[in-house]
Amino acid sequence: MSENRPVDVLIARVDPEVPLPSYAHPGDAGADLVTTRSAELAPGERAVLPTGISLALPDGYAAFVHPRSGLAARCGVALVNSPGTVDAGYRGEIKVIVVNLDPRETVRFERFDRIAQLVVQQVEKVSFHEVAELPGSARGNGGFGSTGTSGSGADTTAGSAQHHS
Ligand SMILES: O=c1ccn([C@H]2C[C@H](O)[C@@H](COP(=O)(O)OP(=O)(O)OP(=O)(O)O)O2)c(=O)[nH]1
Ligand SMILES: [Mg+2]
Repeated sequence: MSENRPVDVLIARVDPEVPLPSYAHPGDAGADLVTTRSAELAPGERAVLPTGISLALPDGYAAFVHPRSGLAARCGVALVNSPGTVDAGYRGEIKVIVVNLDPRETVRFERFDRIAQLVVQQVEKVSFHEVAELPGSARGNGGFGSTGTSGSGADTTAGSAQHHS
């Protein structure tokens, strides 16, 4: 197995009491982020919640703010811009744009509740080279369900999943 040494990332607390992001288990990809402000979200309501931390990511890295699955499954809480992108050059406080997608229940967050998780990744920089025509590929222009939705591979029907209105 290849060595997987942690990358050193500088972090500053905007809120002096905030717990630093931490991985719940050694193999986890996401480190949990908390809100420093309590909040109540009615069904359909969204809020921009502060996490109390800011980062200086190394050049060539970005951090992505992902939802927490438990919160999504239990309470219907999603991130509006999922995943949020934190640029390496961003020095401001990391914020989390939460939305309550539950049709009936209000969701309440207390100070220091874990609301999202931060995944730090290396990202490629590319240079874009304009051409008149792109090289061909097996997929071509097919997108948005062009391979169907059933298990049997490519077809022209929408498969068994249908939208009911
Ligand atoms: O969930 C998020 C997403 C972004 N950010 C911060 C870090 C990021 O570097 C900055 C800008 O984010 P983004 O580029 O997604 O937003 P924009 O609307 O394009 O703003 P800008 O014009 O500042 O790039 O906002 C957060 O704190 N949380
Ligand atoms: Mg931007």
